[in-house]
Amino acid sequence: MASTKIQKLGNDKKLAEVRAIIGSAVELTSQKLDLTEIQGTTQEVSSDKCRRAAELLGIPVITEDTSLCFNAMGGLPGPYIKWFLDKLGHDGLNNMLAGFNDKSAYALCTFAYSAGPGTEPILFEGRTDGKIVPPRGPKDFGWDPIFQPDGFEQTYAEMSKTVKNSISHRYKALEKLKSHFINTN
Ligand SMILES: O=c1nc[nH]c2c1ncn2[C@H]1C[C@H](O)[C@@H](COP(=O)(O)OP(=O)(O)OP(=O)(O)O)O1
Ligand SMILES: [Mg+2]
Repeated sequence: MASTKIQKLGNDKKLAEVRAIIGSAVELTSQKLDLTEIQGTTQEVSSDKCRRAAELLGIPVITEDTSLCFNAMGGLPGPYIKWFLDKLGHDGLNNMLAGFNDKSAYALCTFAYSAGPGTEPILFEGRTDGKIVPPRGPKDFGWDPIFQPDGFEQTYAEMSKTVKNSISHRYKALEKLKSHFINTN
């Protein structure tokens, strides 16, 4: 895993977690690209974005997308969580589930890797199950205050970064991405 890959991450918090999880073994550079996102499943959105990023940049690319999926709503908001969070906030997201007994949800992180223009992206997914709760903890990263992973009494926002980064959707996806490169290089 010696070569430098361009990492398309416009979100500083996500990049900081990726760096904390993978350590110094790989040198990452990030590039913000404002690409139009298609509508579809998390997998379709991720593949399409990675393919177009590689075509635009002309080099190998890794992209990252995060979905938050409510089981009572068939997996929605899913890849559209960013817009729901922007418009509704933490309380609004809780209210979306007011009519349902099932508050369970899962965080899904998808890394897509394209070896370069014209190559089909490979997807690496990590999923952490939990439930949606009224906000608790620092409000500096997305929906962390309202997501309580299964087996924990704390929300992602309340737990230390070390604990979050050892159980998170992003950690699990990165483990798969890492083993891919270890096994192919
Ligand atoms: O671990 C996380 N814990 C809490 N919130 C999170 C996490 N990871 C992403 N998020 C938020 C950011 C955005 O509101 C939405 C995902 O959208 P997503 O497209 O992946 O992120 P983004 O647009 O901010 O960054 P980018 O420029 O890389 O596309 O969930
Ligand atoms: Mg985005």
